[in-house]
Amino acid sequence: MLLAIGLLIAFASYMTTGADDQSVVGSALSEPLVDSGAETRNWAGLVGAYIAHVFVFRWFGIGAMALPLVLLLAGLKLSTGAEPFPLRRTTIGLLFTALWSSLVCGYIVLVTNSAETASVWSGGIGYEVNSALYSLFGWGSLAFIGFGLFLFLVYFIDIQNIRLPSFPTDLFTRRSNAGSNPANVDTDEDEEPAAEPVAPVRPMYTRPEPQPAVVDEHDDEVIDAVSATPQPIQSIQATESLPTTGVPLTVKSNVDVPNASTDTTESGVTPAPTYEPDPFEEDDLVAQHGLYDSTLDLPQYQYPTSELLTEYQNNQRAQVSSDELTANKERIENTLRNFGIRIDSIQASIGPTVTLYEIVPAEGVRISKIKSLEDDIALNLAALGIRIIAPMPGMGTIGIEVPNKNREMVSMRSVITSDIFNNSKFELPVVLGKTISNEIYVADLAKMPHLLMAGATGQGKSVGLNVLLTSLIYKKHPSQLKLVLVDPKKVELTLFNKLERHFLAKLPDSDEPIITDTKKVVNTLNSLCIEMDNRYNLLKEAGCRNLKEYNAKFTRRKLNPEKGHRYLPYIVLIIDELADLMMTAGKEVEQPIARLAQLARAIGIHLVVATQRPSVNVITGLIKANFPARLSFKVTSKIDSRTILDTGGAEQLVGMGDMLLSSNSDLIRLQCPFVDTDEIEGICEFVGNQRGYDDAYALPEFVGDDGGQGEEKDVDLDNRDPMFDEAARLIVIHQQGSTSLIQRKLKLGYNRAGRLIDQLEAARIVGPFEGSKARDVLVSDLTMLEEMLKRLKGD
Ligand SMILES: Nc1ncnc2c1ncn2[C@@H]1O[C@H](COP(=O)(O)OP(=O)(O)OP(=O)(O)O)[C@@H](O)[C@H]1O
Repeated sequence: MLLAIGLLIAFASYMTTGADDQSVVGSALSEPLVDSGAETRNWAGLVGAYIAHVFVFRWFGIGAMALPLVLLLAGLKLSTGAEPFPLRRTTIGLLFTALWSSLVCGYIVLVTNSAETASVWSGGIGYEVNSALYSLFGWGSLAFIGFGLFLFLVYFIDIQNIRLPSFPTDLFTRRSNAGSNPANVDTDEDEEPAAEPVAPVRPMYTRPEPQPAVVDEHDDEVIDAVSATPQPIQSIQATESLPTTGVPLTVKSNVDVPNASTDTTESGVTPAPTYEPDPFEEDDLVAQHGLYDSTLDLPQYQYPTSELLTEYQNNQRAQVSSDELTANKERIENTLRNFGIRIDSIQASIGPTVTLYEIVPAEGVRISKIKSLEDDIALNLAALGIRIIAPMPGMGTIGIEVPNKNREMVSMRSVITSDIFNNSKFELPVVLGKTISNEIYVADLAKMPHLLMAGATGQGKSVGLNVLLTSLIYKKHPSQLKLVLVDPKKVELTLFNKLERHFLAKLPDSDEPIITDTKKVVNTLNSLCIEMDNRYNLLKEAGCRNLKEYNAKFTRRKLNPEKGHRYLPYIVLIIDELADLMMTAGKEVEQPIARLAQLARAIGIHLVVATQRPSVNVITGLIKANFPARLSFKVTSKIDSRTILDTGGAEQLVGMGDMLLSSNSDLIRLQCPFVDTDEIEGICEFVGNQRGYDDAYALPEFVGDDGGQGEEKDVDLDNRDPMFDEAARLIVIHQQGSTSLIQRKLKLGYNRAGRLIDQLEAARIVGPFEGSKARDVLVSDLTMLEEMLKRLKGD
């Protein structure tokens, strides 16, 4: 910071004293230093004059002032951690300003012919570049300079993300609302424009809160919102270009998104109509405090670096010799000829693990004939893991995949550092591997929206899960993502323990952040169902259809945290080994999994479920129907392959991360990247050693059925909560036995509200817990309730 201040003084001084100091600077090394120093007029002495001469006169002119500013900001961040402006963006902006102002000044100096007196403003760069441009284009060089600014602004402002206000509709709606029924404006509390600042990091709201005239009308619908069946989904294919290859290749991310044209939320409930606050007022609020930034929870958090991943020197590229290619081609041709199939041409594309030979059959050859000869062809080619794709989807060709003799190891580092992953704008980008044409395949877990993984033991499933987790950890800030890790095998995911205070979520009463015990798994799954219901309530109150919209609204400070609104991180539930859970708990785990899979996509809970045994009693119809994206490593039989992928092929894979991804009825062969346990350990240590939250993200409390019975007996009604009567009246008035209602209306924490509900149950005012549905209210009116309360006091 001191250096920055020194430079600022030197540069500013040079603007007036520069001309006098030029001769001193020019002869500084040939004259005695003391004499030169005495002659210098720059306020920062001879050194200041010299440095300013280089930066101002030779290079940037007045634009050089930007450099000490960058240094000042960097110094401020280094020494105090404060970042009044985002450092990276500001640096880019200032550096561009330095260059551009030099060019503009250079143009003016050139056309006014004032180089003698004014070239200190443009610096050498501005003047020389303009001289060159001017001799080439004349006044047209100004257009170049202007275009430079335009290009920069397009990049800097990120034009794709600008939200254009739809003025005509907005104005019309607002006027007609105000004109026809001014009372309408306040009937919804969704926008919640005002409250005192409460966010821990930045103040949120400062405007006084207009009081909504109506009671919360949504409460009655809350439960229906989550128990309804989901709407049909529409599928799209998002594409991303692959700058690495130089040719515009595309990678499909086979995704499902909620049907954009439907008027209902995922849960089948029409969102409440919302009152859009005056855009200008809202802008004021954002202008005052900036957009809400969840990452300020842990402002110093450093994302893991690619250096934590090992660079594997060997086998970086698949090495398939031309001999191997020709030999395989000939064998394929001969084999097909033996079966009476003539071909027109054959073409090979070399992938990391297998090479795909694409065959164009001669006219008149029936594809079904080739398909029926699949086994014979494989036998003749005598290589393990031959897969025949007849026909190749979307093309009139037949594909034969033959494993390479030397396969390529796809390192995690190579995919994490790829442009396609780094530039991915997906919400939850996961890099699944490399395709047959060596493209890196990145998918969006948020749109998948859940993933079922199978594979016989030792074929790469654990590595696959680690790859998925690593991708997410590299891309997401701890405030944006929470992981629920279920590991019945107890050893697979233990390394991730270290992420407890950053990325993990757990039940409040649980010591271990990684869940290994079946009973706890059941409780956690049910707790996630409650979290899902709570989130649907929040979304419904905010009038949003999905998590992204909700968080965007919260970021724009349109949702009041005092009303329970908060930034909602994505939750990814990983289950390593479903078979074990299904054997020990069966329906108890199947039902919450199916329920989450059915409904949770819109509120940002995504499931990744892995199993060794893809048999029908593990992957039941109920589970399978709700996991559109499925991934299979090598399995032991064709039947297993059919169970997981609905088609054969996975039994012919070659292992070690060779896999098939089925998504939206596409089947893609991928080579999973490799990540070692040492690398995972390094990443977890890197993250875990940083400052984190005080504890893991707390999931809602859940008391299991038998636990519930036990608790009921434990509840001591003589020792009732002081808010007991009030809570009872609230429940009876609303005829809805929900903890969140008590929480919201009486402004209580979840635990206290939970205890109150237990006491109300013990007093027979509400019925027993029924999964994630609200409890029955057993008292129909207030008179009856007052009687009961009196009796309780009498006791
Ligand atoms: N993507 C990959 N690239 C290269 N080798 C791999 C890859 N994935 C797995 N392997 C190799 O296969 C071995 C077994 O992988 P992994 O431990 O993931 O199997 P698994 O299916 O999880 O087995 P289990 O079910 O017994 O835990 C690894 O130790 C590694 O040597």
